[in-house]
Amino acid sequence: MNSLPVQGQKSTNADASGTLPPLDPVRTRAVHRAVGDARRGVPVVLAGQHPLIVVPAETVGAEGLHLIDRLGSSGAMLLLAPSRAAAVLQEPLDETLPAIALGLTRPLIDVATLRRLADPTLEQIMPGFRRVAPPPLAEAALALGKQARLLPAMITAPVRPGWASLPLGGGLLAVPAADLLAYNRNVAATLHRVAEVAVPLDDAPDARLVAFRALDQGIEHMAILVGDPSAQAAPLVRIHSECFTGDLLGSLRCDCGPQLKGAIRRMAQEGGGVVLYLAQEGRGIGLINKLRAYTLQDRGLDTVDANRALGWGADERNFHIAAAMLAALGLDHIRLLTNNPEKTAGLAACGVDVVERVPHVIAPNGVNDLYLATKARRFGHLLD
Ligand SMILES: Nc1nc2c(ncn2[C@@H]2O[C@H](COP(=O)(O)OP(=O)(O)OP(=O)(O)O)[C@@H](O)[C@H]2O)c(=O)[nH]1
Ligand SMILES: [Zn+2]
Repeated sequence: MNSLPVQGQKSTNADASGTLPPLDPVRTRAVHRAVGDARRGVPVVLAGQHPLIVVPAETVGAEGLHLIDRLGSSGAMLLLAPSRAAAVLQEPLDETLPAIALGLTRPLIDVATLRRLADPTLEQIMPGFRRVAPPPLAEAALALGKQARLLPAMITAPVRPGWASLPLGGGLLAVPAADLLAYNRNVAATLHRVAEVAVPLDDAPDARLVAFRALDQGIEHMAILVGDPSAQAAPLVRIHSECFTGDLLGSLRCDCGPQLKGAIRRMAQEGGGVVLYLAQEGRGIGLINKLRAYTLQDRGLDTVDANRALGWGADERNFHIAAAMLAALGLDHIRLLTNNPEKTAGLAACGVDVVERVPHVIAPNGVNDLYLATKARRFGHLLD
């Protein structure tokens, strides 16, 4: 496979020269399989100090609960992000903690109740819970839920020693917890070009698409090349996170559709530019979670608090992907079309030289006024 070096990344895995070592294919495969198992509700074992057996509350079924019960030693827990746990426990919690653990007693509570505990959009019933000390690998457990684009709410227990040789342990996967935490950075290093073709667009008849794939869930990221960006010292670049509702359906809840079309038009007028169309829907939380966040927004939360109520951060995008794509396209210096200063900072932290921020303001449409005002107030979007 033709992997790209990722320039300028700072990584805990990096050697002294700042380049990433090649990914260990066996360990990388274990992460991918763990994500797949999590989405199917199959428990996995997180390897490391004090290994855990873990399964997402959103996908677990009776069989998964049975495995936790039989292969876990005592002390099953529900792990939640502090922002979600605060609502369950109905007390303020320190949001900088990696996870909050709630003790589960045997017999383990039913699947429907676990889903309600994970998902604030469902009818809430809050049985009394006691907080217990989270295990050392709790953060990696929540990271697995996030990599699977599920709600970060995980049922877990310390796994019994010798679990792999027990009849029920056969076929369960062990994945190093550290690899789950390092994954966002590592996956960008596996990006490779898979296709390139002309796709004439309404507003840019000479546009070309370059498709990239990483070694993750098969998600594809697109570069839309307008004109000849390489002819410019610092071409206009738009980093656009996919928005099924806005880009495709024309949803009025956001400004994504007009921003996408507007960026392409503007690049065509300038004679060149690149839109990176990233498969990071909902600022990286996934489409289903974005729809849940909309439900919470309809109940009065703003876009930031809705993400947090689900247990996600306000912006969970992986800018290493964009940096790796720009490096592959040979774009070292760019002018970034955005109103979001955090995007500029996020790219710069990944080694991209953003020589100028170019505003990309879209007028409110009567439905998204509050959303746009919230982006200005809470993300510091510049509306100049
Ligand atoms: N979680 C969440 N995501 C949203 C919401 N509204 C839109 N999005 C997502 O936000 C992303 C759009 O953000 P962008 O336009 O790339 O960037 P931005 O951070 O708003 O900054 P700009 O570059 O100024 O547009 C898309 O992935 C949308 O799906 C929302 O209410 N909640
Ligand atoms: Zn949108």
